[in-house]
Amino acid sequence: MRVVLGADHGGYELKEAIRGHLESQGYEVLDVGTYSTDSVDYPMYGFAVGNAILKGEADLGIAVCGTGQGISIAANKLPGIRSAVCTETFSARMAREHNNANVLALGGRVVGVGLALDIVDIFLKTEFSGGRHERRINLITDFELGKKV
Ligand SMILES: O=C(CO)[C@H](O)[C@H](O)COP(=O)(O)O
Repeated sequence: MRVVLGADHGGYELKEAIRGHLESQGYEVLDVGTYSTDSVDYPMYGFAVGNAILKGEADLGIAVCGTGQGISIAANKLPGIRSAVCTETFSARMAREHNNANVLALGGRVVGVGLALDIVDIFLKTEFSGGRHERRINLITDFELGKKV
């Protein structure tokens, strides 16, 4: 599986920990920055994570800022991106099973590294369950495509 990672300065250290964790498990990782703790603007990294998925360069994405909120809001502006902020593992599992989320957003100032890596593992290993959830995701997709819902 190919995973795109992006973060602002508030998420940089957690992104680095996630990158090492994923590479040690054999994931193909695309790191779209940022590459230091210098202050940057989180929307650019949310867009970069989402665009990598939309361009087919990655299967799933992980976006990290201080809280996970801003970078997730930015990623969700891209039609086809479903980003979910998770602070515990149950939501990460449901974000994949029910919402077919393709971006996991994390807060580097919210969750510790150990919990964050558990959230990441569950998010990446859980499949979308389809069925009734497919119909609901299709309503979101139709809305994005400008169809009357
Ligand atoms: O969490 C974030 C957005 O949701 C950002 O990481 C946070 O707002 C950056 O703040 P600062 O410029 O004070 O480091």
